[in-house]
Amino acid sequence: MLVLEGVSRRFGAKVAVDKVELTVVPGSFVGVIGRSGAGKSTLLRMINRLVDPSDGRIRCGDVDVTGLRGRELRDWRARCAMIFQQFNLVGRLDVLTNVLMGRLNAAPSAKSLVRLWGVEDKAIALAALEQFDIAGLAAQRADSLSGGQQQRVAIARALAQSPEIILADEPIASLDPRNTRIVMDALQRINRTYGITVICNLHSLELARGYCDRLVGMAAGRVVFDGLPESLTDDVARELYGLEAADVIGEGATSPAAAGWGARSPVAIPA
Ligand SMILES: Nc1ncnc2c1ncn2[C@@H]1O[C@H](COP(=O)(O)OP(=O)(O)OP(=O)(O)O)[C@@H](O)[C@H]1O
Repeated sequence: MLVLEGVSRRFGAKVAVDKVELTVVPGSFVGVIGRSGAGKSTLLRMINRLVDPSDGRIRCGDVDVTGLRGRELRDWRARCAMIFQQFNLVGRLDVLTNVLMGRLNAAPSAKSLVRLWGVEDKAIALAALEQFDIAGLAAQRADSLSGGQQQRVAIARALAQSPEIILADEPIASLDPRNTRIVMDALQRINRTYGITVICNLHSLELARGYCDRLVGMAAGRVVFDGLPESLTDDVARELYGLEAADVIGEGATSPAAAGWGARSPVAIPA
């Protein structure tokens, strides 16, 4: 269980995240939503400790994530893989090597430095690529791929890491609608097949409602909604997004409930 207790982050006078309390059940698919600047990225980055909290505590099981240093911090980062909007692949390296980067923490450092990857590591990396129908691209340079393909490589790299949690920070923000579906389907498959917890920042409410089993709405650094997708009414969304509401509600879009997506496991809604 991942637990955030009174977690805040300030940048100078700016409070980006303000006393967030959050408990994430293993295996859930949590969508973090809210308008631009609400604090979503900062929240995810604190979980992975790319950003340190100014106050509060992050725990996972009996590990105090907030206090980790050195090797223990690297181990934690291996347990919670991060996926970024801009993919963060090494463009001049081939796809397979990029995915093998996900195995760095598992490989002895001398071997990984000279890229003497073991047969088992390669098998894991190839299997991860196969999961997303891109094993045929293994030998291509990462920067020769389309955005959708690159994001699938990034997800394969995360999967090769054998994480417990995947933190996806606006993973589809730079993708077209077709690739958006492919990437969201990939995250959903990982979640359902391996029980890996996914915490995903999303701008589109339609996607958040469609794919997530719990939504956490942020405004001005605070959690202002926490519950099942179906309990986030358009009225609540309008409050959450203000002037951006019309852009994110996705009027006319297929109802996720009608399409049979989302809402797999009930999540307690804190008061
Ligand atoms: N490194 C930083 N230095 C100063 N201010 C920052 C920094 N990172 C974030 N902020 C500020 O903190 C607030 C929250 O930013 P954050 O990126 O977490 O929001 P967000 O909800 O992810 O927004 P977006 O959807 O636009 O990415 C914003 O006002 C932002 O300008």
